[in-house]
Amino acid sequence: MSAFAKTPGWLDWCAKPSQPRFRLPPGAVDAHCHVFGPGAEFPYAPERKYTPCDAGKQQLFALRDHLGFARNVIVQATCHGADNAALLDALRAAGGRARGVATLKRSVSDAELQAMHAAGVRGVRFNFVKRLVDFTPRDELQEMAARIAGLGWHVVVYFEAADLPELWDFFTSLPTTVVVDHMGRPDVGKPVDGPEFALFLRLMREHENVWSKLSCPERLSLSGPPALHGEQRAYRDVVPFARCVLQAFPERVLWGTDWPHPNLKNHMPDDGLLVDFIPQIAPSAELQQRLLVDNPMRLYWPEEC
Ligand SMILES: O=C(O)c1cc(C(=O)O)oc(=O)c1
Repeated sequence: MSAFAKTPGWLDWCAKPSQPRFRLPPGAVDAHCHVFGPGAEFPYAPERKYTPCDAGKQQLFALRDHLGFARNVIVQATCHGADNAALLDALRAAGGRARGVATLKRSVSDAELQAMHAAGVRGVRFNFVKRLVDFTPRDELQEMAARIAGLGWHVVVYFEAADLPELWDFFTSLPTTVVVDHMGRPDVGKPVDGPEFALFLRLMREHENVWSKLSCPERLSLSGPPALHGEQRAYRDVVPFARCVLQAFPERVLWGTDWPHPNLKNHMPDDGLLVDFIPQIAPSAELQQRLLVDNPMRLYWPEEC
């Protein structure tokens, strides 16, 4: 029993994911996943917009091993607000096999930042998705970006495609590497060569410090089919968007499961089949190596590269 009542309609993560058919390259990194609680140990934040099921570090590490990943990048989930305790606990338990992206308040002290760095945090997440977070003034974010730049960290941004024009000046003023979550959430019902996605491609083309995660087909897809029941060609409508980014910027892309998949409404993917989605977007061994190993290692474990 969880210590918290889940948001009505909440879909729990897939308890028995299939064994992927796609063999991940040795050293592959799941560069976008979360931990939720468990709530009894790491309470969810009072300001949260949803209450999830528990999804703790041991369950994440078991999934990592089952799917064949070597490492994780754990991204602070909004249900924990700026309390990074569950994230830091997971990083410390991972034995060097996980790095983290935290959420910060401007009141964070230099000593706290140093402790986070020692635990494995290498980035801060700025979230602009209105259903997930309250507004934070841009000057506060600028101030935090300047502080973490000194630690060699980067900024991860989560926003929806329609908001990119308004966020453009802010993003392009950031002094660090900027990693975009889930390809900037394109509307895949619109053409891949249409003006909305072109703006996102332009952001990456004109700003070599901008990277993208090619993650979350299960969230972006409108017509599926979902990664369920052995489906080997899931989320076909997302494939052209991810391929386009990978082909244009193969040295600046990452991939992650997004486990435990917060806020999905119509299905919960089989994570084994989500791994089988990867060769649809990265068809060659060379692209798979960059997407899953070389790029995340360069960003999160540069001392090993
Ligand atoms: O689209 C979402 O609901 C979502 C939420 C969170 C979070 O709550 O942190 O993270 C994600 O990567 C995606």
